[in-house]
Amino acid sequence: MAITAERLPREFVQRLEPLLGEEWPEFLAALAGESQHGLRQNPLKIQQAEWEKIAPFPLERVPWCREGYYLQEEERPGKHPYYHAGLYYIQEPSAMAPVEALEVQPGEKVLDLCAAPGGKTTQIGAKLQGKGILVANDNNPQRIRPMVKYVETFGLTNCLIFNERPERLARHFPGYFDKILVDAPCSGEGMFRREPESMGAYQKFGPERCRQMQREILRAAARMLKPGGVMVYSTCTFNPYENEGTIQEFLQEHSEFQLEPVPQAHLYSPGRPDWVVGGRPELALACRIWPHKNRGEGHFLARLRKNNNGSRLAGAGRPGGTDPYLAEGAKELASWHRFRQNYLKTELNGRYWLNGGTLYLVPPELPVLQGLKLIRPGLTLGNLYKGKFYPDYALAMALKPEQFAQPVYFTLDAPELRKYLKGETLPAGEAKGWHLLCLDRWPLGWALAVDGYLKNYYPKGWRLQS
Ligand SMILES: C[S@@+](CC[C@H](N)C(=O)[O-])C[C@H]1O[C@@H](n2cnc3c(N)ncnc32)[C@H](O)[C@@H]1O
Repeated sequence: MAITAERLPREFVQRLEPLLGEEWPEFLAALAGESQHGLRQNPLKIQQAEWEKIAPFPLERVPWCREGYYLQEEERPGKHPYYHAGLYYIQEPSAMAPVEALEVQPGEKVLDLCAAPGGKTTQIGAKLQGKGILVANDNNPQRIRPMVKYVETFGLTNCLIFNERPERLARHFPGYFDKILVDAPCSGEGMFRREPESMGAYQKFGPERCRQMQREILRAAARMLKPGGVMVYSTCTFNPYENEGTIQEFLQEHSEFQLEPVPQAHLYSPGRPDWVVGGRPELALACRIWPHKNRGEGHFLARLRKNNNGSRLAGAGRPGGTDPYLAEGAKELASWHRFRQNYLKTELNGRYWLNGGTLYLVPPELPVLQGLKLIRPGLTLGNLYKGKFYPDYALAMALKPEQFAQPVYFTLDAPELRKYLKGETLPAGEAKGWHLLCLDRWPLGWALAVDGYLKNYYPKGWRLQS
């Protein structure tokens, strides 16, 4: 049902109509129109030129994100096998802007502080190209579950996932990160067109409560950024109180930070210093995405740099704790090493961490961490059980077929492909041992040949239903 002025929350109309003035009818008309849909292609899996040749949907590029495309509303990208192969992430086009503004470079240490369900995490991970460290955190455990899956499907090997309060993370990571994204919880006014039901929650969690959360999250983020580092703050709300207002307050409290121009600012509208009391002129360096001016839902982004003068806080970059890593020759690793020798045709770089029977490969540069709620300390290799090693879905998605001894290739039209994605057993003939099942040259998951059958190890929660 189209959004009309009558359906909008009263306080929202009362605040925004006078601010927008003569633009208000245009804004309302845009809200009554169709919301924008999109996907972001995964450069870790496929080059863009090839993607554009094989893409099963008509695609039109998003101007502010190289890998971003608009999609028609009627498309069902979540059901396509390419989605299962991690070739793209389904993302609203405006939501692609904040990571572009962060200008992530391979090898950097990056924190995505409010990360679930992981859209921007996959975007940052793709930009890191497997080099450096990506720490993704969210304080909501339910929202973290899909994030783990997206991180794994995208093939990210250097991503750690925490379920922590930002102030607790800050105690362990003072001055550690080159870049930080704060995609803050907000009143979500920018999503009214796309998710009209969110107008209900708007009444419950008003701007005041959101502002308080934003303040606390930004304070913690400021402590974790290196001198000279860059932080991007973003929301999906129009409310100046949570946008320019939050940034104004942050700058008053943190004289070591300055606003910087947002890259590609010409594509967006400027921030509005005149919409907050005593607003500093440089708030105009922040950017707004308006649905009546851009093809995207409402968004706000600001890019901040911490100056170089401040000394690092004590202990920066070296969070403490006892070393939990296993030595290469540890007896617990015997079944993993057998698997590796039998099947893997590539070297994996990192340190081993065994936790509750699950074996992880942790990025080599990661400091020792203890006392934090760590959901995924790196790449999940698999499970050790009764002297055997069972490879994890994450490992499958991080490999290329030629890096595994027994790949099985399906084409897009092969009936076995859908059977595998539905979790069905397939005939194996004489084959034995672990197989990496792939769609063309993109892994999908594992199967184990037992007594003439391929036992299906495609994760239960992600199987095709029909
Ligand atoms: C706008 S959403 C993030 C969307 C995500 N960045 C993405 O691109 O998929 C804001 C997130 O902040 C989380 N959040 C709320 N309060 C938080 C806090 N104090 N610390 C960390 N995360 C928080 C929420 O659980 C929610 O997942």
